[in-house]
Amino acid sequence: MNAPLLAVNDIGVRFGGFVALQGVTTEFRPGRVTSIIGPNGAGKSTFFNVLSGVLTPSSGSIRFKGDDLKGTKQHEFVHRGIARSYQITNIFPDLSVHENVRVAAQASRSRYNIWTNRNKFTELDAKADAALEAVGLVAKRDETAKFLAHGQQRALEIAIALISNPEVLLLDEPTAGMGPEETKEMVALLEKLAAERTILLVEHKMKMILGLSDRILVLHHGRLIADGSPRDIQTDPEVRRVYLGQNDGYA
Ligand SMILES: Nc1ncnc2c1ncn2[C@@H]1O[C@H](COP(=O)(O)OP(=O)(O)OP(=O)(O)O)[C@@H](O)[C@H]1O
Repeated sequence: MNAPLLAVNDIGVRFGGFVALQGVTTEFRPGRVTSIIGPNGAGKSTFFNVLSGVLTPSSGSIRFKGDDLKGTKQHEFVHRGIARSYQITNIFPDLSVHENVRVAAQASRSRYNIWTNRNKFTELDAKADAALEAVGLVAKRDETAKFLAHGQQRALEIAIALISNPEVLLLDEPTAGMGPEETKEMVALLEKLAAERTILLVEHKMKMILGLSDRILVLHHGRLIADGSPRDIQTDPEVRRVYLGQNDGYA
């Protein structure tokens, strides 16, 4: 069995007196699609924020390849190989598709300055094109980002997250707002990306989750209530109880 890439132990997050996560212990091994599900307000985004360095947990530890990351800034998470996309489309609408990714490539260079020579710019262009290639957007390279279809904008966000060549890619509801056709295309993209990196997803679309995931974690009221294969999760009595009556196609 591979050693864990990312491991959290007894994570707790408080917002004032409110407990958003409590006693969450788990680990993520390389090369799998793991989905995090749970009813609204279960703590999924909070957990994602902890895993990607956006939020320092109130208690517990987080380790990447054995190194303690607690209190580490988010850009250091990216530098080490953990990148994420957000629930809300997060691109520059008036820049071209290529420019959006190129800006990210430029920002990820730790020693970028105005004297950077022409070769370096070519290198950034190539890096941006490789990321667009990975998400199937090369043909749209010169289009203004705001004119892309919604699904293509989400793919562009993933290209931006890929710029740092992350080992762990966290995607917060990558199919939010998509119809069946765009969802199918996103699933195909995620399957392709999963061949080369570890993917963690937060999603609400249950059928998609069950088909795509190797492993599913279930949060409820900030606690991890189940962790297993899609088959395990579907038959877990506690999970069924939590989802009972929810009109999300789970049952
Ligand atoms: N910055 C914050 N300050 C106070 N409470 C917060 C903050 N962020 C999240 N919460 C609360 O923590 C709980 C968990 O929120 P979180 O966004 O992690 O849930 P979620 O499972 O992602 O929900 P959804 O499926 O609706 O996106 C919610 O009750 C939310 O109101």
